[in-house]
Order: sequence, then C-alpha cells, then structure tokens
Amino acid sequence: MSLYCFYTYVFLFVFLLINIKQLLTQRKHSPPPSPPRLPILGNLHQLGNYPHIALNSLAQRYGSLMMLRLGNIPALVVSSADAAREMMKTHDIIFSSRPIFRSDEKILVGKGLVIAPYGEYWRQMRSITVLQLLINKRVQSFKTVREEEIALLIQKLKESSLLSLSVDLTEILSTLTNDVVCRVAFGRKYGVDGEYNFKEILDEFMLLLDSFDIGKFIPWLGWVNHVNGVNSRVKRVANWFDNFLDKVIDDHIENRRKRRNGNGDKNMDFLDVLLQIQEEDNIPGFSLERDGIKGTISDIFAAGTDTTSTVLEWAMTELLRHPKVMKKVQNEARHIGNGKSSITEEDLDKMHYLKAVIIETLRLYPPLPLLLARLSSQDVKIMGYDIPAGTTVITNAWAIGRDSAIWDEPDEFWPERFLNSPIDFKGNDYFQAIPFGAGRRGCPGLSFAMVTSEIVLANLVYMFDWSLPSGATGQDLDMTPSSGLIAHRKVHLKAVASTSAAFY
Ligand code: HEM
Repeated sequence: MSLYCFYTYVFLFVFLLINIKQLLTQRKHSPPPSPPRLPILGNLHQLGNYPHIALNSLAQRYGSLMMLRLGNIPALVVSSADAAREMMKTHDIIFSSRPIFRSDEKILVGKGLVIAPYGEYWRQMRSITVLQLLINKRVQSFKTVREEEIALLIQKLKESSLLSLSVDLTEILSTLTNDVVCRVAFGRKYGVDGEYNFKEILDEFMLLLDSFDIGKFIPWLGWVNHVNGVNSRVKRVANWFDNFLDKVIDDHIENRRKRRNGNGDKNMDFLDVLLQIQEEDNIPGFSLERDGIKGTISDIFAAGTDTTSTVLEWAMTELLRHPKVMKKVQNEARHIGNGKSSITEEDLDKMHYLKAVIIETLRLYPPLPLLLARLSSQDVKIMGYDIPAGTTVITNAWAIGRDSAIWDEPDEFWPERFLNSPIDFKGNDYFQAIPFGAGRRGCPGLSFAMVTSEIVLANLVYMFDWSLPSGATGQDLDMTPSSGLIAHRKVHLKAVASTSAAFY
C-alpha cells in the first residue's frame, strides 16, 4: 500500500469515527422541537388567554410533541393520539406523577389524591377512591339523590316556563351538580342559605384554582400574589374550607356514634365511608388520617362539580345551535319516556342517541382541555425524542379531539359519528378522544360524571322544548370559552324552557 493510500484510509477512518460519535450523541440527546423563547418568560407569553388553542396552533408548526419552557418549568406538550398513547399507555408508570405547584397545595385542603406524587400514599388513596367511593355499585346507590335533585330542577323550570321567563342554565346546572356532589359527599346540601354559604365559597375556590398564578412558573415573581391580593384570598378560602370540613367531620362522627349503626352500607355518604375506613384501620401499613379524609373530599369537589356542569352547559349550547339534533334526541327521550313523569336511570341504557350527544360534546369541549399536568419520573424516549426526568407534561385533549387526521369534519357537532362506535373514553384502547385522561392517573369519576350528565340532559330534553330569549337563534350564541383550567362558557347560557305539548 502506498503512503498516500495509507493516509487516505486513516483520514477516512477518523472522519467516520467523528461522524458516528456525533450521530450517537445526537441520538442520545434528541429533544422534541421547540418554538423560540424569551429570557425569563420562556414560552409563557405564547399561551395567551386560551392556552389549549394557542398550543394547538404552535403544534401545527412544531409538531405533536413540543418542548416548551414555561418560566422555570420545562414542559412537554402532547397533541396527538399516538403520542398520548405512548405516554399514557406504553410509559404509563413513568408519567404517573404530577408536578407540585405550591399554590395548588395551599388551595386543595388536606392530603388528597389529585396532586399526590405517584407512590404508596397515592396508591392507597386511589384504591379507596376507586374501590370504595366511585365504584359502580356506590355510584348507582346515589340514584335517588340524582333523581330528587332533577325533580327540583324540573319544578323550577316549570315555574319559569309558565311565565315564559328565560333561565340561566349555566347557573342552574352548576348549582345542581354542586348539590348532587354535596349530598353524595356529606349526606345533605349546604347551599346558599343556612349556616354556611357553601356555594359562594366553592365558586371562589374554583375561581382561584382556575386563575393564572405567575408564582407557579417563576417562583421569584411569587410576590406578585401578595401584592394583588391572591395569596390572602387563597388563605381565606383554604381556612374557610378547612374549618368547614372539620365541622362536618365532627358532626358526622357524632351522628355515627348516636346511630351506632354506622356499618349499614346502604345510606352511607362518602364521609361515612371514609370514617368507617378510618375506624376499621385494617389496611396494612396505612392509616387514613383526618387530613386524608379532608383531601379526598376537597378533591371530589374540585374535580367533580364544575367539570360535570360544563359538559351539560356545552351540550345544551350545541343542541340549541342544532335544532335537528335537538329534535332527534327529544324524540328518542319521548319515545322511551312514553308520557312518564320523568326519565329514570333504567331508561338510559336504551338512549343511544343521547349518549352519543354527550360523547360528542366531550370530544369537542373537554372540560379540562389540557387535562391535569403529569410529570416524568425518569428519562424516557417518546416517539423517538428524549424526554428528561422532571419534565411537566401537558396533554392537549382539546387538540386531539379536533384532529383532522382522526376525525372527519372535526369542528362539526355530529353525534351520529359515535352511534355504533367502539370508542369509549376509558383511555385503555382508544386515544382519539381522552377527556377523562388515561392510564393509572385517569379520572376515577368517569361513571359518576357520565350518569349524572346523561340523566340530567335526558330530563331537560324530555320535559321541555327550548329556545333562546328575544327570538335569538343558535347561530347568535357566543361560543367563547372561559380562560383557565376548566373551559366552560365565558358567557352564561340563558334559554327559555316551555313545557312540551306532550305533557299538557
Ligand atoms: C365530565 C366530568 C369530568 C371530567 C371531564 C374529568 C376529567 C378528569 C381528568 C382529565 C383528570 C386527570 C386525568 C389524567 O391525569 O389522566 C381527572 C382526574 C380526577 N378526577 Fe375527574 N373528571 C370529571 C368528573 C369527575 C368526578 C365526578 C369526580 C369525582 C366525583 C372526579 C374525580 C377525579 C379525581 C379524584 C381525579 C384525580 C385522579 C388521580 O390523580 O389519581 N372527576 N378528571
């Protein structure tokens, strides 16, 4: 071999070595694409008032996996069904924690499930919530509570229908879901009247939970919350809620002592169930403390009230915008109800179109459009990209539900697409629409939420014909969502109920 050839081979060898090394390092660190960022704010300024919509626009440019920086927080944004499946199914355990923001801890009283890091405490609390509180048998046992509250609602609507008055459906539905959850949790209502102005406090609690908190993202700017009064409002609501729960728990303990029959499972509310678990104290290596009880109840109010009324509010909005769909769901309800005084939960199994209306509503308007954030607990590869441990994960369920690669005419309200469709929202097999999240941390309140939404909507359309005030048409409705964690309507939905001719 000539000297020239020898040097050429050495040169090629070194060149190849360098390239392979570079390739390997690139492979080793292949982060998802990122939009450019500003100093300190990172990408925070790009979220706007409607983060789910803004993030969807960014995803159109940067892809269904994007890495953002929200102030100090590295955040992965997931915007496709495939990426969500990989995260919540293939690598479920790695993404089963939640980021802890100090402000959430301050608002959510006690030590509950929603913000608990993945681990033994969460596992025990989750198992109590799923197997003792939200299991189907228990959800069904509250059928009478739902039916009684619906009867009250129908009575109210009949009264305003006699006077052709418009009703604030947003307000009425929010009160209804709050009353149902209150009775299920405490065995009685704590409304606007009486000793506790529970509804007002709950509204403030939801407002604070929903509000933008700069200290979450840029801790050294946390002082802003002192200046603008948010911290004192948080403290006031948290103290109020804490004292309220103490009082309700003490009353329950006293009543159980008096009754001495606290073991009768039949009429037990959630608090009774939790107190019984605490008394029996037979979970190996785990004791349910008062703080755990408070946390569970606080979670159920935070996660279960506004989310459910939001579905109903959007479902009624879309029905008012689509008179043919309204007619179809009314015909189904009236055929099945057949002149009875109300639709019962036994009737729901036969109401396929009504179920499709609810599912289509959840696809288009997931109440938590960005679900609840998750946190990666170790380095992992998703869709070929490297995601480091400690990354906050935001899943854009709103974008997935409207993805044109999955759905025909994705922005159209068309319940027929779900008739005879195998898609459920359990997040086991189908990730095309995931309003309840998926995997280990998926929503344990799915059955509770579905049966409540279905029975309320069924009765609203069964008993009444609906129109908009002052001769407005559905197309006049303002469809702007609220900003915040829960995307309800920005403008309250007001409508006129008239008792259907079928019931005269
Ligand atoms: C339409 C109504 C509802 C929607 C859309 C909804 C949605 C969600 C979502 C997206 C999550 C996070 C899931 C994830 O990280 O993958 C969640 C968690 C949760 N939901 Fe719901 N939810 C609803 C109703 C309810 C109800 C009625 C209850 C209880 C009565 C409830 C209790 C909870 C709890 C306790 C968690 C935390 C679970 C955990 O972190 O392990 N939800 N929900």
